[in-house]
Amino acid sequence: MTQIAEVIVDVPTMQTNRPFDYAIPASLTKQISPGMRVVVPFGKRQLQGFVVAITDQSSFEGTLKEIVAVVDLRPVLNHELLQLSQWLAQSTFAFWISCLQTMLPSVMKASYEKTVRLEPTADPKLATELFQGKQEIPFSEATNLTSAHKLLQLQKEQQVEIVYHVNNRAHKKMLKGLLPTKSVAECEALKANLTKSAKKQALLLAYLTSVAGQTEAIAYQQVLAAVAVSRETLRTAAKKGWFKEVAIEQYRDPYAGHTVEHTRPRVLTAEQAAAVTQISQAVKESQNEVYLVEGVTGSGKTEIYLQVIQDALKLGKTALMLVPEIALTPQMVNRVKGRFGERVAMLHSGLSTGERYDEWRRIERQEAQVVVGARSAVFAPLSHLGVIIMDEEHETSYKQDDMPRYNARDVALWRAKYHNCPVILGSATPSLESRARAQKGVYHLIRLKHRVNDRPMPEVTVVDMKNELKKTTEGNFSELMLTQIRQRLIRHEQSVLMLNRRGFSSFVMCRDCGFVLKCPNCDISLTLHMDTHSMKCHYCGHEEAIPKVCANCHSHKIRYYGTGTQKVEAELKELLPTARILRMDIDTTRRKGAHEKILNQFGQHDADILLGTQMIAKGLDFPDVTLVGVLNADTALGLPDFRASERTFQLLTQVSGRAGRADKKGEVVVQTYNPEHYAIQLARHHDYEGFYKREMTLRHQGNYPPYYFTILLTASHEEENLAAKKIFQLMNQLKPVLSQKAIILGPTPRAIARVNRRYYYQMVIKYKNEPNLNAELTKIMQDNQETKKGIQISIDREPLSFI
Ligand SMILES: Nc1ncnc2c1ncn2[C@@H]1O[C@H](COP(=O)(O)OP(=O)(O)OP(=O)(O)O)[C@@H](O)[C@H]1O
Ligand SMILES: [Zn+2]
Ligand SMILES: [Zn+2]
Repeated sequence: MTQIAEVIVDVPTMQTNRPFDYAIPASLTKQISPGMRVVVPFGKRQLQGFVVAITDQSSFEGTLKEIVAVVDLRPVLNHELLQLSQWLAQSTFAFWISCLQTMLPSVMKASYEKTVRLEPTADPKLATELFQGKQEIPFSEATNLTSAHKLLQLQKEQQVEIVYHVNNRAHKKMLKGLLPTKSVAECEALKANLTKSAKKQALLLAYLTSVAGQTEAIAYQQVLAAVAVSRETLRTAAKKGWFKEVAIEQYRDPYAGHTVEHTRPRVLTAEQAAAVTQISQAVKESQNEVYLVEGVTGSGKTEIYLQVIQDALKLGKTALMLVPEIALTPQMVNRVKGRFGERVAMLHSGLSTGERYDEWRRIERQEAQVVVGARSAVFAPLSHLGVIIMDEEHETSYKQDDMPRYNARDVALWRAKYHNCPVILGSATPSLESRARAQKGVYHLIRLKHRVNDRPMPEVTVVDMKNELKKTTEGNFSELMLTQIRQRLIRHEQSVLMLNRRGFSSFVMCRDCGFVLKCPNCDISLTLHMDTHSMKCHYCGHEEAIPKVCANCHSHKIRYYGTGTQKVEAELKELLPTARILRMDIDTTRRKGAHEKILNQFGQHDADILLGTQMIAKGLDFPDVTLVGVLNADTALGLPDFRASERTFQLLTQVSGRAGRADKKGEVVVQTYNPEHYAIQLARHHDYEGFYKREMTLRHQGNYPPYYFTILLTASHEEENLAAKKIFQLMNQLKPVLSQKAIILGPTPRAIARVNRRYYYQMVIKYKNEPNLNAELTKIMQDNQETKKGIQISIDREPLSFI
């Protein structure tokens, strides 16, 4: 009986969002299993696809096409991850293929090459003129020699065929090496036959004698380092059959050349010990429990994670630790590598695609048992999971903005259930959603109220910038802030200064007519970048020169507004000429390794001040930082987002937590125009619980999460009225299936209504229990498949941003 493979093909559209049946040719029967990638004919093309199941019957009526080739020798997705992909597609309204691809390193995505092939029936003249004697040439080469129109005509006449090839881009790095094949006696016999002048060969034979009998291949590099012979000598010797020349696969090690100091587990504080005991018990007994570890900054949460991981490893289990991308600092990496060394694999965007692929394979082959990584590492192919840890669980970067719009926290919970293992959600400022679940008893709440060794929390002073403005004309620094920084300079201590970039931009405005330069594609002002001396759109990437005259009134009184880190740095240099300043923002960290270099310099006291954006707020642990300054605490408070207060509170608490982590006392200065705002006042008192209660009351009054679930629907089109029409149509479609209790906000144009030449309209559904909603949304997805030109619909479950 023919075996049939159910295949999800590499076409992200609604029509193809289901398995297609293919016959497995007899030659491949034993080689194909679910989770493997295959090449299949699809329409006129060949595509890559994933086998999701194997059966022996098909509901398809015609003759099934056959699988062309198998890409993998072993499945790249195991049973768990295949199931997860299906759940992910359903719960996030995404295409199944997009989910499968998201779970794998990007190099494993297929790339397609288009070629032109000569048909046997073709005019012989064509063979010489266009194909120059070859049977098949790249499409681009063909179009260089003739027009695409002509090619299509030739195709119609069945003289040529246009073919798509599936390329595997994932390359392993191979090294040449030798495998010893001769015994000691054989080596000595060979040596005896050498002429006296063959000194190099004698050296090599001596070496081969020393490694005779070894069954592992030795890289040429290693041989050359050990004996004074040349590659030429090795090549000749290989030809003579003195050993076997082999290719050795080598992992690209992103941390090669870094020495990480080995660390030992610390003696735990009472609070830490209680947490580790409780969680490790759940690891041991394979209990699928969720622990919310709510610990003040510097309470030693990381040490708890490390010791639980260690307990899991002792039981032969593996561990997955997720951290936000920007917190994946070298400091964090070193802490985990320092404890578990080679057993750790890293997955984050700082790695090259090749390095990521190699780290992924180390995990898949069970050579690494601890994975540390950012959002997509939640799909790491670990088996025998003993614990999943999510540090800074409140972070918005755990939610992906593009399809599949998943939250890594939900995926972590799903996987933990599958593996019957506990989850640790850790934060000094948990999301309201998680904290509320702990309140209800769904999660276990573990609170760490004290810093390690009872170090005091830093003292926070709030400066009202409205008063400061009366004193000085311009500038970003209050008197208190400057005095405090000067004191640190005198005492040789360090300061961390943060400029909140959220809801904030530097733009160019005409002082005569108020004209602001906007992006031609998007409904947003362009941002000034001094490093490239240009104006850039942060949404579509449009870039143009800094204007010298106003495009509207031709005045020369063009001025820069807003504050960028570069401008603050310049100001600081003027105010404190002796201070050594390091700046950390998107511009200074673009190059690979730049992030690490800046932090190393700061750690070695090569600078007095670290000035940066939000990226300095998390995870840094430097003992000599005794001052944290926040230049603008409230720029995000004005955003039309019900989470604005929560974000502000979290950011202030996190950044304040960088001060006074070791023996020296820490202080924090927060500059704001809203000194009385509860988010700022409660952050000042390090009062998370107070904030939680206050904010929950407001969320209750406003019918917002966590009291309600939310869904964001967006429709976009190049023509504004079509986008608007669509969103109203969707509302009318949804209203009848919703109960009286559901609340619809909008439809409205999005806050930034036009991006990349498309207009966006949105609506938000708030609900508690709507049994028919999922089915209707799935239907909407099916009916409105995305096309490049037409209407695009997106459905975002529990969005973290509404603007
Ligand atoms: N039991 C311990 N004994 C001594 N020092 C400890 C202990 N546990 C942690 N530390 C140290 O205390 C400091 C703070 O710990 P850690 O960074 O783990 O805190 P955290 O809770 O993760 O903080 P944050 O949320 O601010 O990142 C670190 O320098 C860490 O090495
Ligand atoms: Zn733009
Ligand atoms: Zn003007």
